[in-house]
Amino acid sequence: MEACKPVLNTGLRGVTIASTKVSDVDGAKGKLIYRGYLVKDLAGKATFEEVVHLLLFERLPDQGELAAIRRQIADQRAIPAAILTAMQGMPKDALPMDVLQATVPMLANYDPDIRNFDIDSAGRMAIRLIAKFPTIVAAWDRIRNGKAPIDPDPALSQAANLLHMLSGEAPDDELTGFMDAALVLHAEHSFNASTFAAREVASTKAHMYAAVAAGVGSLSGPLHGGANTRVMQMLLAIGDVDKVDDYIANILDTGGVIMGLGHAVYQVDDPRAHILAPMSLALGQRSGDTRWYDLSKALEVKGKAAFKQRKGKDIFVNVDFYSASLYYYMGIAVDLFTPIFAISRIAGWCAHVIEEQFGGAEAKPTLYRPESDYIGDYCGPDECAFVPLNERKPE
Ligand SMILES: CC(=O)SCCNC(=O)CCNC(=O)[C@H](O)C(C)(C)COP(=O)(O)OP(=O)(O)OC[C@H]1O[C@@H](n2cnc3c(N)ncnc32)[C@H](O)[C@@H]1OP(=O)(O)O
Ligand SMILES: O=C([O-])CC(=O)C(=O)O
Repeated sequence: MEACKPVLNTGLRGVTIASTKVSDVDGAKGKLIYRGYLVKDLAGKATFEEVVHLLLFERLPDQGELAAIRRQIADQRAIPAAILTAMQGMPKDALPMDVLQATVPMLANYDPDIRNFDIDSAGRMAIRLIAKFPTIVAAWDRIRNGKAPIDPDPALSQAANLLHMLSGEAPDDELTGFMDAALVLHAEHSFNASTFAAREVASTKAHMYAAVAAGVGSLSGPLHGGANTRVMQMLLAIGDVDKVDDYIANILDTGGVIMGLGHAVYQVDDPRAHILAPMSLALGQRSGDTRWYDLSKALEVKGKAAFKQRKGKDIFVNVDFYSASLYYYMGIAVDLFTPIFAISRIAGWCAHVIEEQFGGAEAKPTLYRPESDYIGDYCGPDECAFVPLNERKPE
């Protein structure tokens, strides 16, 4: 082994690896921009379908274009009966993100554009995936609970239809508006882990579904999109504002992390958290029980203070912190929070796959291929001499 070789552990932090026109995250100022627009100006004002158009087709739609994309999405929501049958055969305790990921290559088998490699085909594949993700997630929730899946309703928006397929009830305007804003807020976030995973796969010229399946897998992790489910599990485990101090002390004493705090890019609060928090409070007030919002707020304030005291630096809330109680107040199962993130982020993944494969940003070498630094063994100054199996001695 080489003596005293420094171990590289950059994790690509602060390394700019490609140009993009899809979005910008200003970590110092706490700004998130989708194709030139601040996300705080989009959430609650533009619908998720408008944002899908913005991300995929590079501008906000006019009324005719919006009607067209809404119709295209609504027309593509149904999933093949064979996929529903396959889902019915899955273990009822399967993780919903695994079920979602497993259906992505199955859907590829039914996509008439799957063998085409051009920007128009990619756009159509994107619309089909965006349309079908809510149907899969809602169908799985119904199937695992022994209920029949609810057919998508083409008259409803993406947000309203999702809530309808989950609960079987028509959501009111407030619930639909909050879900719509949450979908807008989660749709895109530059080169986050799951988008990078999708772009890395796309850079090999693999198809849209292969790239998206990688994105789903990456998003499922507790340090990424999987954090929203863990935030709610944490709130449920704490249960009471009086227990917040003990919880924080125990987590920090044992080297754990407070889910929903911290971010690889933001050095201030995540701007999305400031839009999600009031929605959580409003639904708490509407339900007559603000406990989950109050608990979140106490955990945020006390968690930030305890972190500062121990580490001598600040920590901030991220998008997963208040989306948890918001979705809980909507009556959504805790382990569906991350699939709901995916139902939104699919828009960003697809926009990045299209950019990666068909340009729109500055040219870069085709596929991603970073270097690694070998710090494993050699046998003395040279490579190890191969020993045949029958001559190897037990260690
Ligand atoms: C959609 C999204 O993906 S948003 C992120 C969702 N993930 C979470 O909420 C999980 C909790 N948060 C975390 O694990 C981290 O903050 C991450 C992974 C998101 C970002 O981490 P990093 O940028 O790598 O932070 P970094 O490793 O530099 O952390 C610095 C220090 O703060 C600590 N720290 C970071 N986040 C937290 C946290 N939430 N709670 C307690 N300590 C934390 C680290 O343990 C580290 O301590 P050390 O210096 O003593 O080793
Ligand atoms: O950008 C990141 O690292 C994680 C994040 O907030 C997101 O994907 O929305």
